[in-house]
Amino acid sequence: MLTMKNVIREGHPTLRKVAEPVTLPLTNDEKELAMEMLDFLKNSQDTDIAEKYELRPGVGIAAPQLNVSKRMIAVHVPSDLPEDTAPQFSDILINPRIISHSVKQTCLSEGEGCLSVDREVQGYVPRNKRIRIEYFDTDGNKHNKRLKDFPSIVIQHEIDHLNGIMFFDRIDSDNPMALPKDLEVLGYEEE
Ligand SMILES: CC(C)(C)[C@H](NC(=O)Nc1cc(F)cc(F)c1)C(=O)N(CC(=O)NO)CC1CCCC1
Ligand SMILES: [Zn+2]
Repeated sequence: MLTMKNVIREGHPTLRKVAEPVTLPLTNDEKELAMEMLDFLKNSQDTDIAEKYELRPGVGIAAPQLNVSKRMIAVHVPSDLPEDTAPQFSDILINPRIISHSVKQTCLSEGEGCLSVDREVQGYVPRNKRIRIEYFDTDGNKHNKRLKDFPSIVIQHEIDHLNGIMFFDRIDSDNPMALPKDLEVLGYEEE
């Protein structure tokens, strides 16, 4: 199973590479890795497993973070509602592409972190509030989905990793708490 020791950290050159598109159909190894990535996220959100293996509670991970420079990401975003066990979004995305997005921007009220960054970085990370994505699943089927708010932020964060972009690249270093106009701050406490 994947643990934090498989996750490469800030400073590793692979995090700054543009990852290669995956050729379909996936090889068995690529399918295996993709499923391990999703399992890592599920494990990391299971209190007992996360504690036992010291996993940070992950909602998304990109293959480059495992030193595999391929355009594959896994996303597992739990439901906002505690009584609801079904995740808001859970899938493995092969060659994901943002095909359109809203003018409106959003950002998390508490900023962002990253499984590959072992430090706090203050500042808002402006992202598109809504995106339409196209991607392939591990069986090679094409999907086209519209996402907004937190799931949209997670996927944009992961697709950035496929292009060698880290979340802090998007923070305005002159004024980290600057809120671009037309941006709506998204807090866990707010809807
Ligand atoms: C960096 C880390 C803090 C581990 C972050 N976790 C996270 O947001 N967990 C979380 C949030 C919830 F709302 C509910 C829940 F169950 C767990 C994360 O996985 N990522 C993904 C990452 O680093 N991918 O490379 C960072 C997030 C920042 C904004 C989007 C993803
Ligand atoms: Zn990250």
